[in-house]
Amino acid sequence: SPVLTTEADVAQINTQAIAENAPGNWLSYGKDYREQRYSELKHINKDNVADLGLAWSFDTDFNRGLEATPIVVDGVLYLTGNWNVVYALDARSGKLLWKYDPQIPREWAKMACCDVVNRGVAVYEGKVITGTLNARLIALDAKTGDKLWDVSTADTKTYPYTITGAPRVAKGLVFIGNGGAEYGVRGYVSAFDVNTGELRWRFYTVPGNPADGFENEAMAKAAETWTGEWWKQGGGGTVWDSIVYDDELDQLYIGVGNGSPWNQKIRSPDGGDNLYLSSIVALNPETGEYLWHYQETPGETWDFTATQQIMLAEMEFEGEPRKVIWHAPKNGFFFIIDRETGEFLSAEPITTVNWATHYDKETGRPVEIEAARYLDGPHVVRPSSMGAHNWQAMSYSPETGYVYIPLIKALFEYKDVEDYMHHWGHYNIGVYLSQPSVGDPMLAQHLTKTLTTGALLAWDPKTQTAAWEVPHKLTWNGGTLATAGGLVFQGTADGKMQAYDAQSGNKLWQSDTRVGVMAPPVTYEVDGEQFVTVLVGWGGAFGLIAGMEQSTGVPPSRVLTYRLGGTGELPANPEKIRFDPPPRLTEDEAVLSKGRDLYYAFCAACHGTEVISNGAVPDLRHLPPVFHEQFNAIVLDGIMSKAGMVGFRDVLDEESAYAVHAYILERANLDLESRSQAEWWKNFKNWFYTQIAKLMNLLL
Ligand SMILES: O=C(O)c1cc(C(=O)O)c2c(n1)C(=O)C(=O)c1cc(C(=O)O)[nH]c1-2
Ligand SMILES: [Ca+2]
Repeated sequence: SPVLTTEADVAQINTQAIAENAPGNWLSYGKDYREQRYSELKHINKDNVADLGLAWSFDTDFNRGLEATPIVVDGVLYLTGNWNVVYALDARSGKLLWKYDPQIPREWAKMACCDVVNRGVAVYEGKVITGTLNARLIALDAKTGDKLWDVSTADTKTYPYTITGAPRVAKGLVFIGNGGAEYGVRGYVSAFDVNTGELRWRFYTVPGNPADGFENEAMAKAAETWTGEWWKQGGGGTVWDSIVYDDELDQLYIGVGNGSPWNQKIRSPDGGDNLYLSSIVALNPETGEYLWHYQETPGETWDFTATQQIMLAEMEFEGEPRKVIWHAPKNGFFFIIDRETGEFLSAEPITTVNWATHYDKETGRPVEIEAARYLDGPHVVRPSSMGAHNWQAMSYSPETGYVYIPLIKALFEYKDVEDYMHHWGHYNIGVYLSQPSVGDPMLAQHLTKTLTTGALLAWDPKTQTAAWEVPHKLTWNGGTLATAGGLVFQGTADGKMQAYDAQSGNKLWQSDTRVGVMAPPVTYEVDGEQFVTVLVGWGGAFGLIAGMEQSTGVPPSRVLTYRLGGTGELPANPEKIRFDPPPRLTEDEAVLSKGRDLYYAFCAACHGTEVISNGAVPDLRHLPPVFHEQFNAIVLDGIMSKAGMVGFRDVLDEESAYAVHAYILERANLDLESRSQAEWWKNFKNWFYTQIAKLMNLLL
């Protein structure tokens, strides 16, 4: 097995090393415990960044979305790809040092709300620690990739828990939460001994059944803010992304997720704040004991998670120096919270927000727009469940004073589900999510497309205003990295790796990545040379559901590393293969409409809205004929479950499967017909609908 020169150094990564944050390495998810993602390296800077080029690329084994932040220790990159495969690569060459594959059963893909993704590993005292989709926590030997311990973090037979987040480590403890609040689970965060994998403590984020007794005082308090029999469906509150250790104050902060089901009326029928959903909670890192909380979205009902990156900072606020948290959760506001006490200091909107007008300065509560709760009819909500900001990390430059946010501009119509039924192991959100229902489906599609965009936003927390904003044509772009070279790096959904002037937002460099980018870049130094690395491969929540057609086949998802003077090139993407569909099954509107509803309930989260997949998951409009011949065997009996496509007989019968198939073939034939239309006519229609959509933007 390959010999690393850094054996001793990997062994020395501990709480102090991470807190000290030496500039040449990238030792923790957000670089250091403060998670500012700022590097002091400046060999690559404004003056020479135009000279940046590809040093090497590494093909991972799959072509789904990549989200990981690599951990870099003296010339070695540790990262995760799809299906929780862990890779150790030589940072100079991209050479594979070792690989560990936990062999995740592909059937478990259905339990992952948002792609078979993972946000990375933690490295501590010679170990690489990783969480898996089937909710295991595994420690590997950093030198060899050999497994040291492997523990279950959740009872996945009873509840479909998953892990997509990167573990964090401090004081000899590994902290990890879980995902699953779209399915019906009760969220919690756990601490395990880094040497043995032994469970040390667990903190639930929402109360369980009062009849079983509450685990602690915090749960008893929380229960007073829930109504009905909330525990029956878990309640939600998963801690699926941000967990931050504050080495200055010796506190652990967790970002708590949405309610389960989303629709509060179903979950907690007489309302209530539903603590600790959509909150930042501070815990004692050694015991898991509750210290304080601040709830960002009381009575959450839109999938407005507070799981987004928690960034620690200091600032002067109204003349006083404060230790603060900067936070841009899904709900569209930028929060400043005192991290000693949890006191609310400020919240201002970073984009178009139509569910609340502002936050009350005295109470720290949002002033809501009543219709936004969709109790009296459907409502188009901005921002949507995709967030104004999601897990794609933001960064901060102490030189400019700006926080660089990958901003999402998106909207969904939320509609109450009257006849809600819980289905184990499926989406249980209690909401019909769709494009705005504006009568004409073509217009709805254009409206969504026109209003769903993105931006790189430079936000100034001192003034709580935007310093500048660079628009991106598409949404769901990559996380950001700020450096002392006066640069901000970001990859985009349309496959460009870019560098901007951190002060002005001028674009200074870009390079083609051949596939969309979601992951945040990192930078580090080896043998005196600075490198920038980013994982490329599009997917995740929006990538799967978005319904965006790619013009080529999808290449392997990759690790790309850039250096000054690099001249590497990526091969052209594979050709796209489209099979023409068989004829329509029926033109019966009732069948097609039923098929559409079922498709949205059980298929769209992976195969894309309107049956348009972004490519990595099969586009159902272009399947080879044999898939249509075997439709029921695949969709009901699950003959392809070893590839991740499980059978849905638990929720679909033959008649339902027929309706879904009919709807898919309707869309496939529409696509075939539209492809044979004249270009000028397609362009005209496009232009016409886009103009109307722009006008409608003003109304929403
Ligand atoms: O409520 C949850 O448990 C949960 C889990 C996850 C996840 O684990 O990836 C996501 C979300 N929610 C979510 O709301 C969301 O927007 C999201 C995006 C992504 C992604 O990886 O692209 N994951 C998740
Ligand atoms: Ca969620």
